[in-house]
Amino acid sequence: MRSLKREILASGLSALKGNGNIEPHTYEEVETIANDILEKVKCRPQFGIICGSGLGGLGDLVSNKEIIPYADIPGFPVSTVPGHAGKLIFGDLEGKKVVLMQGRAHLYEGYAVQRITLPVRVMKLMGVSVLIVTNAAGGINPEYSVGDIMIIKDHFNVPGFAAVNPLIGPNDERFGPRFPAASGAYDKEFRELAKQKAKELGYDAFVREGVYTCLGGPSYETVTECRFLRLVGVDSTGMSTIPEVLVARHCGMRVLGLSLITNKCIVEHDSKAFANHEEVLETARMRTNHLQALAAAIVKAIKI
Ligand SMILES: O=P(O)(O)O[C@@H]1C[C@H](O)[C@@H](CO)O1
Ligand SMILES: Nc1nc2[nH]cnc2c(=O)[nH]1
Repeated sequence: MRSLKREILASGLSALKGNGNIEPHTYEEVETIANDILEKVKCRPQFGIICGSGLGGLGDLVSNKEIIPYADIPGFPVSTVPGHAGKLIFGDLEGKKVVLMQGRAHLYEGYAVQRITLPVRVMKLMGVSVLIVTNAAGGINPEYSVGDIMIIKDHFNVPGFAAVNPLIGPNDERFGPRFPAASGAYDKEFRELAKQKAKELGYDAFVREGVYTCLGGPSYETVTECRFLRLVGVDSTGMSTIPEVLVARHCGMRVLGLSLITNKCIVEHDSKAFANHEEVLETARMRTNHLQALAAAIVKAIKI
């Protein structure tokens, strides 16, 4: 095991192997990383939470914190983007044991899709059975406003059209089946619960339910791409989440996804407005308290 750990550390990019083929981390590699982390913390998490751009403030609600920077975890992808602190926070949230990712890595940072989803498998082998994913996204649905929170009911996997899928490669049945279903990925019971909690908190006016897509980024969408996405029934667009959800579902986790609509997508040619990351982070700052309160209420109410 020791030499395996050295290997993961030394390669840094063990998801990219040899002749350009991309291979997932082996079960043993993931197990080594998970066990190594569990040796460092007392918490035994049941809930995993991934915080999107500017949404890491959720970590402030966690008590009895134990923190490990991603950079100290062999093989973990390190976020390079503003708004992604790059810390794994263990602790208590509303009476539940959680592990919270303050920031994530994205495809556009140059990581293999298997590598950006490694943390989800590590969570699984640490005992996590429920994953809550959040992201910042552009509003495609014309009825959406900046600051809306969208409960994800389905996704449209654009990178998957070009064979960018974290489940590509040899399949280890200990994680899950070769051909997992992707319909029903966003747990119906959790979605209902999220709607109920939004109502109780008085958030009805800005909580929606819709379909998320991700593109590879880092460029934001063109006008034609936005119009196309609307035609196929997409409500919000981002650059993350879907690979994580596919891996989570593959290994049997239940998933809830929340998108914060940080900007309106540009659908008019020659518009003077342009998507930009500053606006994304500004909206995240404006809505962070609401998103935190909603996520905390949901965690409190979920029974495992
Ligand atoms: O990590 P998420 O998906 O929340 O971040 C989105 C996508 C890009 O990383 C960034 C663009 O502004 O926000
Ligand atoms: N792809 C994409 N990602 C985003 N993240 C935040 N806003 C956007 C957006 O408009 N498009």
